[in-house]
Amino acid sequence: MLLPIVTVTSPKLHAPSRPTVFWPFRFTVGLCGYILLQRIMCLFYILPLPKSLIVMPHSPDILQVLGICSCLVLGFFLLAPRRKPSSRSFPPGPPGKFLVGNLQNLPRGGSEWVKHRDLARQYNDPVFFRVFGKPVISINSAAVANDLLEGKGLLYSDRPRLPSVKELAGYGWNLILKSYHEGWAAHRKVVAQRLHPSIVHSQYRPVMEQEVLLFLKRLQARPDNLFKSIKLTTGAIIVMITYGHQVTDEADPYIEMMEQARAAGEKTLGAALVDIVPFFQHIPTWFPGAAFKRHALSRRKNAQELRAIPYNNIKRDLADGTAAPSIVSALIEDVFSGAGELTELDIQDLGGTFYTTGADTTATAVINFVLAMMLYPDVQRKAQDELDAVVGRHRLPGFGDRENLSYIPCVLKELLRWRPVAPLAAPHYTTEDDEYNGWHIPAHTTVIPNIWAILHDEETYSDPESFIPERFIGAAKEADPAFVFGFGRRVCPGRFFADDSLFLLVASILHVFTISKPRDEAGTEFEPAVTWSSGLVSVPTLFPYTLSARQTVAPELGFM
Ligand code: HEM
Repeated sequence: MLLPIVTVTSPKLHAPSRPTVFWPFRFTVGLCGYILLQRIMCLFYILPLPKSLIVMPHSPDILQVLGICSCLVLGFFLLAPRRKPSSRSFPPGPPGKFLVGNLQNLPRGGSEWVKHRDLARQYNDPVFFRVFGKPVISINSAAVANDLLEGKGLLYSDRPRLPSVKELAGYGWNLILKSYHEGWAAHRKVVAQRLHPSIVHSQYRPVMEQEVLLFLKRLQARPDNLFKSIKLTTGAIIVMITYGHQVTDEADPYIEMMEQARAAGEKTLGAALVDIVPFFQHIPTWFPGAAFKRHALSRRKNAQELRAIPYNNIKRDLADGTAAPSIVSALIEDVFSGAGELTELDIQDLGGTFYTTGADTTATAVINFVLAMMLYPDVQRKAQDELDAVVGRHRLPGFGDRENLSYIPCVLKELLRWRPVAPLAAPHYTTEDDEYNGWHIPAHTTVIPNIWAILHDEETYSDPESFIPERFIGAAKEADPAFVFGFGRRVCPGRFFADDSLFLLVASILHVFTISKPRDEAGTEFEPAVTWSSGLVSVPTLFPYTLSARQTVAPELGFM
């Protein structure tokens, strides 16, 4: 029998410092108060008995109107969340409008990370917004991120409710979206264990090596299919380690389901109006302006299938004795042997988490790498020279070479800094009131960490828009871009895995191919215009490129 999930959490994390009462409920209590009052007054013949409980009286009665209004207002304010009286003010931010607050000021519509940074320059860091009464802050500097997201990680590491992707689209099972009270700690523990560096090195590196070899072969045959090959490779690696399923081509159903899940996260998390005012999720789908709800609901089938189908396949293969080793098969076996504390549903959720968070991020980083090499040919040449010197021309680079390379690791750091894959991370959420630098930050504040702004701060990184791996070498070297993987208790558990697969892909591409700018019909090189999408993972628009095998490439490399 599968055991129920055990959630390891601190009571401090769960208990909000002040009760929050849903506003329609507060109005309803006010209304009930009025009806009660009216009934009591009727007993004393003060007011005539109305025809129905809440219908206004037939003749305008100023007492009735005043009574109902004051009871509604009383109900609303008496049950409003009470905050610790604070002599201090909120952090600075743009002035809000009546009722909607800063709805118009909250960056939207592309390059939100630049707009947040500009607001921080104008006001200060953090920037405070209030949208329909809900507090939101953005953090745009390493200093504030260190103080709040790292230093007070316990308080700043929950997730907001995010009804657009969780309640409506049905992805609430994904670890990256889970709130503390949704079993986050137990799932996080399993994910961190399965992505521990020792497991990555011993169990997943062979899978990476095998898939990268297939990638090079595919690229040799179809150099025009670079981007699809990259996505296929990162997808195949994660599918193999999660489910033990060998992906062979782009039409593989596992890859198709993954692609649909990616599309669900293509809007900036927390920016949808329904994420700020969750009540909007209840509007009927036929209502004008409910397109967001219809769109989100259309994703539910995929959210359900991408956990259930691979899971059921593995259960079937385990029963037949044909299951390949994988994270999910190991978790199922643990449970059946009585060693695990997870339910079948937990295992489905965990499989879906690896599957959806592991591939897209790494693929996007490799596509950004292609662009960087095209725009900075000197960097590419220097990296290739280093590989030639350390690896030689008669074999492919491997993990064993890494300790002898000094420039390539800097190329990887600069790649993640230059175009952070998740520029606004995933939104964090405060569990308690906090005071910072004399400002009051309320409990239940949505926190937007601006990774891009931190990694493009001129005070830390000289000429931040340029791709300069040398900034990480020598006596005056600049800070490592560690925040690219997020903050505090939510820091990316897949960072060791990502680091390894990125290294192997980047080193292999550099060793075998040269990337250069595309040519127009007249044969002249040109620089393609590229923009990056919003969303949890910021993906570049696909761009033309030239990919040529290095003239010195040796046939002994083994994939020709
Ligand atoms: C270049 C590659 C990657 C980058 C830049 C990246 C970045 C991030 C960021 C910024 C977050 C949010 C952290 C926060 O909220 O503070 C995150 C969360 C997460 N990442 Fe990654 N990631 C990468 C690859 C991976 C891989 C390969 C996996 C799995 C195999 C993975 C699994 C996760 C999971 C499960 C979470 C949610 C953690 C939680 O909410 O507790 N990531 N990642």
